[in-house]
Amino acid sequence: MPVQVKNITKSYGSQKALDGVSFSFDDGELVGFLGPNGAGKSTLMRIITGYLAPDEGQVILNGERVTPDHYRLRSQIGYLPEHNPLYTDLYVKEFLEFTAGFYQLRNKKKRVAEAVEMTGLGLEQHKKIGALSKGYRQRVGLAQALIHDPAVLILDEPTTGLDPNQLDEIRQLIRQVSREKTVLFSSHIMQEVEAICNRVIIINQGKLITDGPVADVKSGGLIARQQVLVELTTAVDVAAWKKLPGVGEVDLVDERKVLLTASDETDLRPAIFQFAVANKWVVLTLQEQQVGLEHVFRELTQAK
Ligand SMILES: Nc1ncnc2c1ncn2[C@@H]1O[C@H](COP(=O)(O)OP(=O)(O)OP(=O)(O)O)[C@@H](O)[C@H]1O
Repeated sequence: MPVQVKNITKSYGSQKALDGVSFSFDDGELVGFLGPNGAGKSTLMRIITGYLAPDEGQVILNGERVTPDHYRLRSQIGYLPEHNPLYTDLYVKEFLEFTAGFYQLRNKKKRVAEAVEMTGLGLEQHKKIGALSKGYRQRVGLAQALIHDPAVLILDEPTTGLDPNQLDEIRQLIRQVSREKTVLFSSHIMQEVEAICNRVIIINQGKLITDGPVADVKSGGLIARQQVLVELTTAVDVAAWKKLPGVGEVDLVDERKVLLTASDETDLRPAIFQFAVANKWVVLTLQEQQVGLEHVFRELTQAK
């Protein structure tokens, strides 16, 4: 189901949390919504789901405007909030039945069984939510977001705080769900978005910074800057490398390894090699690095 976010602005008192944010996403898209802490991700997600009204702008879902009291339209959206507020004293199945009742679903039992099946909660459904691990609680959160079979799923930082195994399971679950639904999921961890999504939207300080396929954002003009890993047989002299023309950033990886980022689009490798020879440093490795989304993210969101 297509979703259009049009020129959304929202302030809390004198603080502007969102400033004219616009983008849209279409049927079957799995979009990563990336931004540092406080960028405005949760605020925008609450507005998309209709929990919060914007000061300006509108969200259009399948041609209709989302408002807090448009319940029929809002029931097309499933939402997993950031601090997944589960009732820890309820049993998993009991909680899902309660959620299904909230949506006044006619085929309640069937939907609960399907949500349990879809999120792999079969063995846990008779346990109390309070007794579950964080990964399984997130599954319960996903199950409640899916219970009414919404067309659009909004997941606010669903992978935060999970251990590597749980992380992998939840990622797989999100990918699986996205085959049938439009999914927008937020994170402040770039690797998460890189691992799951094809498209990324980056916001910072309430403003949209970039929007596009992950591969394009990684190789876009702004960040088409080479990174070269240099390994020497002796300790790295950071101050010396900073003086090499064409070098922007110098990051010490360990005592003998340094990561150099070009300040423009030139190929640094010939100059690095000659510089090392001139300084009588023996080069063991000189390797061009794949620029990760993390580097792009830092570049785009750091204070200018
Ligand atoms: N209820 C509120 N009252 C006042 N300020 C708020 C409120 N909710 C959010 N803010 C402020 O609005 C800005 C955006 O917050 P928001 O929670 O939307 O960001 P976020 O990108 O989701 O951050 P995080 O990754 O830390 O969850 C922040 O500066 C935050 O302090």
